Amino acid sequence: MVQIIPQPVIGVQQMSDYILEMKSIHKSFGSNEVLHGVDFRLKRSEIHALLGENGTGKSTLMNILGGVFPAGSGEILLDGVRTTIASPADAQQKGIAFIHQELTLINDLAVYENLFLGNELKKGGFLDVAQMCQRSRAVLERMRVDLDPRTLVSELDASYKQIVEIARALLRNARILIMDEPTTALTEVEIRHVFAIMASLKEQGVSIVFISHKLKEVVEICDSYTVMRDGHNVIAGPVDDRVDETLLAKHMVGKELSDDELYCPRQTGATVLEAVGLTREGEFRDISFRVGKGEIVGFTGLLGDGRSELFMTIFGCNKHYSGEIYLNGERRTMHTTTRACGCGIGYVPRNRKENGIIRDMSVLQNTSISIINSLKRLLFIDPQKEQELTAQFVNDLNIKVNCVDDSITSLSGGNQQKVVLSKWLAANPQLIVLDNPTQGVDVGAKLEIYHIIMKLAQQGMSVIVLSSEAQEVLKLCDRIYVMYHGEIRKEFQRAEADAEKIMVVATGGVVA
Ligand SMILES: Nc1ncnc2c1ncn2[C@@H]1O[C@H](COP(=O)(O)OP(=O)(O)OP(=O)(O)O)[C@@H](O)[C@H]1O
Repeated sequence: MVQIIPQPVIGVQQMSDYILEMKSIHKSFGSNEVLHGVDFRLKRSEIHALLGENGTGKSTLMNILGGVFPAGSGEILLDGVRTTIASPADAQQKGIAFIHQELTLINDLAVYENLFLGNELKKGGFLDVAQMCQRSRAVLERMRVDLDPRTLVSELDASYKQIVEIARALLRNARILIMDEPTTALTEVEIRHVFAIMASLKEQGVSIVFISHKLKEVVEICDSYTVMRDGHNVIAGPVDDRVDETLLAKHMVGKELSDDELYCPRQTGATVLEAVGLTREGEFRDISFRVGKGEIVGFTGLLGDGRSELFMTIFGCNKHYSGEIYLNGERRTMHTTTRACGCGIGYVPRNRKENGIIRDMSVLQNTSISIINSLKRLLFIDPQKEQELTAQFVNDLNIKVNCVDDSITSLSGGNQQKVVLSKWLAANPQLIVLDNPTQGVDVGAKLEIYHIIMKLAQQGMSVIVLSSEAQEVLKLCDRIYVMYHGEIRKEFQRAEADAEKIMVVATGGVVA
């Protein structure tokens, strides 16, 4: 049941509280109505969470605000004055900056060059580097960040890259910052860094829209929230003592979520994958582990601990490594991904946009591509089989798609992730590696994916989950390996692991 909290009648005096009001926004893509009269209000100097399940219309609403495309109908008011936003440049001029998940910085340029890209300062026909550096320094100081503007972006860690994006927005006088899942690629320490900067900007009068599926972070950093479901408003209000993760999740999905029944103890079988002394210079060292049939094994640690590189090597992406890989007791060299697939290994990669989806293809083609040969009748693909296969995954994984022939890029981020998962599950591998499997996935869909993983393991598939989220591996895994700087530092049995111990080991500490 969708609950609309009545908004107070806004008088002329109160109007100025809101830097932004979006009223009754409608938007359709073709015949698909995505926003059904959504309201969104943002106060000055607040961090406001915009929440909702995958495909609910959050990015669409913010894209309208950012001038990426126009609304079908509705009103936008800035400082109480009705306005139109014709383009991203127009939004920028009106003080609105959209920081997308995929950062847009150029690695080979210095920080100041990125900050002034397209708006370079010139003196006497030449670039005024000194002036650009000085203004860059001023904006970084405003954010209380100690960073030399001449540093190359390629030398920065992920949090500094976020910070440079924010600095660029501030240089262009942004008063409203839209941040779309800004912490997805950040480590715990980096997240603290970005949050401190958000808090400082808030003090200086900047308003921030924070789109996130990490509800713990929402409760920690946000002053207020708006929840949408299926293109409608559900509830909006302050993040006060009564608001916690469970309540927000309930508003998002419309029912209580519980993972109490998730983990099923199982009898696991013979070793399917064994690694002995795997080493790849500069990435990981002396890695030995094993995974049994029907077992779910987690690899966790901080981002950059080498786990993705380790499993990309096992999946045949890197020719040069030392050590041994055994599959079902037989030694294998994994020099190509075709070989790995042929050995019954599936790999859902970390970076969906770059490695997971094929952008020019439809949802249908993205789902069926891993088993295209088995769908062939003579020389042609059997369209009925392909449709049935895709329909099954759309149903099982609850993928929100208007039509399976639509381009995969028309799906929301979380739903794209489910298609990537479908693609690999269609191949029915004996072992699947899931690298960050719930990136950008909403709370309800996350639980659905966890149940799918558990069911696959019950059916005998071996599953390796790579995740920075300790809670994720704790919920799912029979055993957990914690990595630090390219080494396995500790193996935990399920019963002995907890988030605190994992964090100690992941940051280089020792536990008994
Ligand atoms: N350019 C587009 N063309 C067609 N359909 C689109 C387009 N952009 C978004 N949609 C559709 O609009 C709906 C809302 O998508 P949107 O990206 O706004 O969701 P979201 O709430 O941001 O989801 P997520 O949390 O997964 O990022 C989805 O069904 C999506 O398929």
